[in-house]
Amino acid sequence: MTDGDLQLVASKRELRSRAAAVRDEINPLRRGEWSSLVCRHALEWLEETGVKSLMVYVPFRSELDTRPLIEWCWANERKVILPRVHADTGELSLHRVESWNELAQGAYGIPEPAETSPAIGEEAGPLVVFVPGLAFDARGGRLGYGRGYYDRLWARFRVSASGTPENTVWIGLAYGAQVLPEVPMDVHDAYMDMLITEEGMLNCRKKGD
Ligand SMILES: Nc1nc2c(c(=O)[nH]1)N(C=O)[C@@H](CNc1ccc(C(=O)N[C@@H](CCC(=O)O)C(=O)O)cc1)CN2
Ligand SMILES: Nc1ncnc2c1ncn2[C@@H]1O[C@H](COP(=O)(O)OP(=O)(O)OP(=O)(O)O)[C@@H](O)[C@H]1O
Repeated sequence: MTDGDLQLVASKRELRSRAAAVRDEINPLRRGEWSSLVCRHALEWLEETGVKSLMVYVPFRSELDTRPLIEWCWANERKVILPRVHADTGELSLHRVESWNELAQGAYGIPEPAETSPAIGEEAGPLVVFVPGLAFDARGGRLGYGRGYYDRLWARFRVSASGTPENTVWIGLAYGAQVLPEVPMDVHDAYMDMLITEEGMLNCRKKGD
């Protein structure tokens, strides 16, 4: 690693712990209200754009709560795809899920599709990916927990031959307090196309940039 790489790792690590503390300190009632607002913005956007298939995360720790959005999707004929962590390879597999009963506690204690759930291929993958994070910036920069899972998924979607990935819209979901002036980014890091906070939607970049 170069000095620059080491500096980036150190600045990400420091920011990660500060950002986690900021998120943990948001009052849980507020977190619930803001999560509902974010889910409402997200589902209005899904209705406007007519998107029928989306990938989303199930929250853990103090993350923005996506459960209202997931339930709305199940009630409105949207296909919900959830990731399953493969800690040995650093990859996420994608699985269609139709009820909470299909989930089991996975790596890191996150509820995930059970081991028996069949994985879907990238070509059948979602056109929209809702992404968790510790911090984001207005360029679409993102800081996660430091294992690169979403960065690898983003890279996989970009190189896949099917054509779907180019059209995939990556949307960070966050509380407004998680949007910072600038998040440090390295060459692997996934950029979001949009962010949704309780304040509304933010367009980060035009496709083809
Ligand atoms: N709800 C949710 N699901 C998700 C993610 C996420 O951020 N949120 N991920 C997004 O990528 C993946 C899981 N990534 C994770 C990566 C690290 C840790 C973790 O506990 N890290 C330690 C740090 C030390 C270590 O690296 O072991 C920690 O935070 O204490 C948890 C989840 C896939 N599923
Ligand atoms: N496309 C990739 N291929 C291989 N390794 C990658 C790729 N993207 C990221 N990594 C590696 O993953 C590790 C973690 O990256 P980073 O600190 O950016 O994680 P993060 O985005 O915060 O985490 P997460 O996505 O798990 O929430 C780094 O060592 C990085 O080199």
